[in-house]
Amino acid sequence: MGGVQAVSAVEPPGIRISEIFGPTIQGEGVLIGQPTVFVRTGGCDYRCAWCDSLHAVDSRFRDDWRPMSIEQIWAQVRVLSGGEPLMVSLSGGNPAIQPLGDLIARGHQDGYRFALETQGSMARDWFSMLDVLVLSPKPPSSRMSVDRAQFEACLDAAQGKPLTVLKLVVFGDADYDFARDVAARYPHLPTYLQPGNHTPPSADAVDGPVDIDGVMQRMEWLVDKVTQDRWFQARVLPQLHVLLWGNKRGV
Ligand SMILES: C[S@@+](CC[C@H](N)C(=O)[O-])C[C@H]1O[C@@H](n2cnc3c(N)ncnc32)[C@H](O)[C@@H]1O
Ligand SMILES: Nc1nc2[nH]cc(C(=O)O)c2c(=O)[nH]1
Ligand code: SF4
Ligand SMILES: [Mg+2]
Repeated sequence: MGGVQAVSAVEPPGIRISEIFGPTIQGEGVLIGQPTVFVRTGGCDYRCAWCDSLHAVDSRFRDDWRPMSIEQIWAQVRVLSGGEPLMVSLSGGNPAIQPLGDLIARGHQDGYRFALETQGSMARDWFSMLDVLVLSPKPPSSRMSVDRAQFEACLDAAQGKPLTVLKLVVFGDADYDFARDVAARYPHLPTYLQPGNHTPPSADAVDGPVDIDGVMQRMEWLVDKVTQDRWFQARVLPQLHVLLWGNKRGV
């Protein structure tokens, strides 16, 4: 047998992008309401039962993902933001899969700020370059399990440099208990709770309708829970973009 490596197995260079859109408002968590450009990478190491961004997760959408160079991504962000240094939200999929350090450095040169949304399953040394790190460990309803060591490694990688927060999705009692548990373990991290939205089960219906009544009922129930428990450190917020536009892509 020869020792030649199959070159075709090598992925094309660049960052795997599902979509770049904005400016819109950040719809979730600590930066809610802020003008933001989103850079959404393709691919995820998780498969949450209720993921609302399947078009950046499910391999059926792989053909829509494009490898892009840092300069290509950056040119698009600059056009969308009109050159005004807005907040850039790096999301996905799991954006920690992609090598994003040089992109962050490039954006910082122009005065932009960067937030990253990740489930905390992969630590990267460039987390310390971020301005905001949103860690969103997955509750029981997702049917994923948290790798505690990797989650800790994410915090270590950040070195306390970015503003680091927890964002926890809650569908019911078990998720609420999970959220309380995680928040108690990291009392120094501001905690944001958001009611889950039921996503169409089929990947063909990624832009399908969301059960807004269900979201609002869950929101009210969640507010009752935190006030009854006198959990005054938690912040309860809906996904504002979902209330406005449902599960529409690119907003
Ligand atoms: C689509 S994910 C992408 C980033 C990363 N994979 C993560 O999960 O943190 C962005 C945020 O949306 C949340 N999310 C996903 N599906 C949701 C749903 N059906 N209802 C409420 N939040 C959801 C995630 O928990 C995460 O906080
Ligand atoms: N407006 C808006 N806010 C968001 N916050 C988190 C999002 C995400 O999908 O990661 C998201 C999104 O897709 N749109
Ligand atoms: S980790 Fe995030 S992107 Fe991945 S499946 Fe779960 S919610 Fe979706
Ligand atoms: Mg989303």
